[in-house]
Amino acid sequence: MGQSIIEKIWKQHIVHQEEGKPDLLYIDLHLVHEVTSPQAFSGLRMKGRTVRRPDKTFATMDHNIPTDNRKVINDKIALNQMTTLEKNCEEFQVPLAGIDHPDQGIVHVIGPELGLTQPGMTIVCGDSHTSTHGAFGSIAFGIGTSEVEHVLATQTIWRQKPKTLKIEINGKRQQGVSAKDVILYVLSQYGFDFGTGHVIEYTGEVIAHMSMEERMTICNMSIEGGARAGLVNPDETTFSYLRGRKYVPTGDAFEELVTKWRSLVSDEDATYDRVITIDAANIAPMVSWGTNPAMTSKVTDSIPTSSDYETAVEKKSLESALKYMGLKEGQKIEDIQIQHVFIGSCTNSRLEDLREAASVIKGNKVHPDVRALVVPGSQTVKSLAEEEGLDEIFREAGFEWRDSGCSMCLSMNNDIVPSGEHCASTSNRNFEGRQGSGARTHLVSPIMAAAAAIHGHFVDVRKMVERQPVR
Ligand SMILES: CC(C)[C@H](C(=O)O)[C@@H](O)C(=O)O
Ligand code: SF4
Repeated sequence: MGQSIIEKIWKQHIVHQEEGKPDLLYIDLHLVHEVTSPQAFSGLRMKGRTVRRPDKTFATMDHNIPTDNRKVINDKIALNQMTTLEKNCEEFQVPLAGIDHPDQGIVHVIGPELGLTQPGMTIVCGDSHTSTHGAFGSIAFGIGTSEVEHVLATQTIWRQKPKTLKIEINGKRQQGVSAKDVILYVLSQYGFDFGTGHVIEYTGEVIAHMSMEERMTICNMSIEGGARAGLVNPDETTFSYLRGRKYVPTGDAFEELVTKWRSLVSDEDATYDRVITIDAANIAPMVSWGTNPAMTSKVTDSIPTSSDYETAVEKKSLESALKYMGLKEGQKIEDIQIQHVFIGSCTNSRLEDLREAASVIKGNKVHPDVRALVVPGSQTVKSLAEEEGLDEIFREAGFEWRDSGCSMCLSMNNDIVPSGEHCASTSNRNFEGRQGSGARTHLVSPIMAAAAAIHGHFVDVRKMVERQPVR
């Protein structure tokens, strides 16, 4: 019987297996950031242990890092986490792309960019959006701080074998429908917990035609559907993205790797615990209006009403989400006014995202009631964007152009949305208080965020890209 890529990678990494217990898995790449690593390193120190494979470990700082002025860090906790990471990496000889390093960036942006992320790997990080790396055909998942210590010490982790879920997205996307809309659509249809216990394999014509950047956006948000991870089979798009990257072998060694990577692809007759099929023609630009990413509708729709839901629990959660968001049942999505725009985060801050947003922004001005920020996902993205003049397009329109970091994705730094104000954000979470206490987040694609920045409210970007092709 055929096997899926998920089963193949899992099997190849089992170090120890016992009936009725989780498997002990070997980890190929351990990514580390400043927020979830301090206790893990302290634990090692207390037990007199070392990092078993510093060569398979890579650290950066992203969550706390200031994006306006690298030199000014007022928050004591932030500063402490950053200096602690520097000390820990030095003591345990872990490579670090620190605050002034040209490779610094959001951990899930730099892993792929540097070619650390490769097909067939098991990848962990003390961060839930580690699922992003699955875009390369790897099993990549977030772990807790005590597990970070375990991986540092042993290069292994205990994990129950996941169930498998195939999501097949067929047909063709309309112009103006981004990868972000595809994943928001999936969440809006199947809820915030449909993936529980599963690793998702994304397939179908739409995924096959996507760039690596787009696949990363999709895999990034697998976790918002409760899945353990999400991945895409590696193909020519994957191999050409990786060729020549900093940590990818060159010459014959690369060709040998490609041969190995090809053998990982899911067999035609592989079976799955569950299969979902989606027709891309049904997907429109999406906007979240609630307090979890599944509370999302098409930009042309209205916010649901209580009568759209069956259970008392659902009705109650609609009510409390709308109370927090300051919105009304049945209100048109296009009538939601916004005061902030954030283009950034590990979901949508790569070069392609910035290019697309810039193509909508070009020649326009940010609405006078809106404060708009572009935060590149890495310093490399920043400098590549500057080489193309994207920074000029954003600046001329009235956007702030920042250094890389998690920034306004979560309120762990200076970039905060004030209470009661609405933000069109290209990030992945819209939980209460996520972008600041009382802040109201709307998850959208980069081109939808760009369009909202110009108009001061949500608009159907399809009307704009018809005139101005995105790519
Ligand atoms: C701070 C970190 C642990 C957290 C995560 O695990 O995802 C953050 O990155 C987030 O996006 O909420
Ligand atoms: S950008 Fe946001 S989602 Fe991604 S790692 Fe940072 S805080 Fe988490």
